[in-house]
Amino acid sequence: MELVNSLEGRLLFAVPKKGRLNQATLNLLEGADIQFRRENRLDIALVKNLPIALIFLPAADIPTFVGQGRVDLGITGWDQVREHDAAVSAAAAHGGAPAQGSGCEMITELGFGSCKLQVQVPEKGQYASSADLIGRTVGTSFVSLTADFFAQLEAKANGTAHDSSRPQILQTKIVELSGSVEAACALGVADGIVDLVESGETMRAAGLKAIDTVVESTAVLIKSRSPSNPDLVDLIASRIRGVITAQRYVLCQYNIERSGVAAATKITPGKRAPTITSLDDGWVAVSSMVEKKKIALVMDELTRVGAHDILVLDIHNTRE
Ligand SMILES: Nc1ncnc2c1ncn2[C@@H]1O[C@H](COP(=O)(O)OP(=O)(O)OP(=O)(O)O)[C@@H](O)[C@H]1O
Ligand SMILES: O=P(O)(O)OC[C@H]1O[C@H](OP(=O)(O)OP(=O)(O)O)[C@H](O)[C@@H]1O
Repeated sequence: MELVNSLEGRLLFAVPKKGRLNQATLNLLEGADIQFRRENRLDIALVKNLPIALIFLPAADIPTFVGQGRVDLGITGWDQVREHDAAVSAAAAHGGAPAQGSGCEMITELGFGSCKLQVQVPEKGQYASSADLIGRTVGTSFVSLTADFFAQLEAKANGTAHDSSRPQILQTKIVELSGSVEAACALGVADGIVDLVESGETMRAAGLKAIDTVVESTAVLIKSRSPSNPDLVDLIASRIRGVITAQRYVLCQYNIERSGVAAATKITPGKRAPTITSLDDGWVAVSSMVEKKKIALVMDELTRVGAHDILVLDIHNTRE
């Protein structure tokens, strides 16, 4: 109770308590210098150096807390935000509160947790496209997005217009499963599934293949429509963007004759612009941010246009 009272005046920030997004999120918080100590089994942690409290929640519940404005900021998967949106629309279509979007606003993508929500069927089965599953049974944890996806397919197949603001009466049966969804086809619970795929290993191990994509997802930073402290939200967003940039880029430095600068800076245009410093004898030193995943090719090309003393340095942190 005492801890709950000490939330007063603090920005509430929801983070995934377990699962695929947990560790990368904790790394991001550390990079943004958000310092906290989480007591064993407690789902609330007060941040020591900022007026923030972290709330540890399942990734799937974070859009609900943020969407209702109970929590100001959150990190979760874009798939979860879209599922929440679809659930809010479906509830509104069934006469619930009017749908005004889920109430979550995306601030930025976070560069981890990339995966696709895909329609999957047995590899050697009779289904070749999602439309072949109309009227069949589909297992998923993403019931609202899946219902919406099949409502659109059915409308197309029937030559009618899809209207998500009206209650959907589906020919396809959607069965809600909370995990290990890939087992559903082999065990006869479903004809096809809608589940997340990253490497495809789980899907292939279960003898399934992907035939359609419902949503492409990545981890995102989201905020409620009216956060309690918008300035602090902006500060956290700016720190997190800085950490992501530092993770994505390296700093590339090299020397080149002035006559070669135009060609070289075409190869390393920088995030905004390269820094060029004059040296003796008509040479210049260039310093430029380059995407980590492109650096080997960039170094090959720089060598080809006459760059020397090429150095690549890690970036610890950045701020725009
Ligand atoms: N294989 C994956 N690769 C990358 N990101 C993933 C993968 N699986 C899930 N995610 C992302 O992580 C989010 C949370 O998924 P995860 O399976 O870790 O949930 P969880 O909170 O542990 O719940 P549960 O274990 O009950 O399914 C997903 O919504 C998705 O955005
Ligand atoms: O394409 P892959 O790289 O194999 O990843 C996909 C798997 O990862 C997720 O599950 P997770 O392992 O998080 O466990 P869960 O099934 O309990 O949610 C997802 O639900 C898939 O099962």
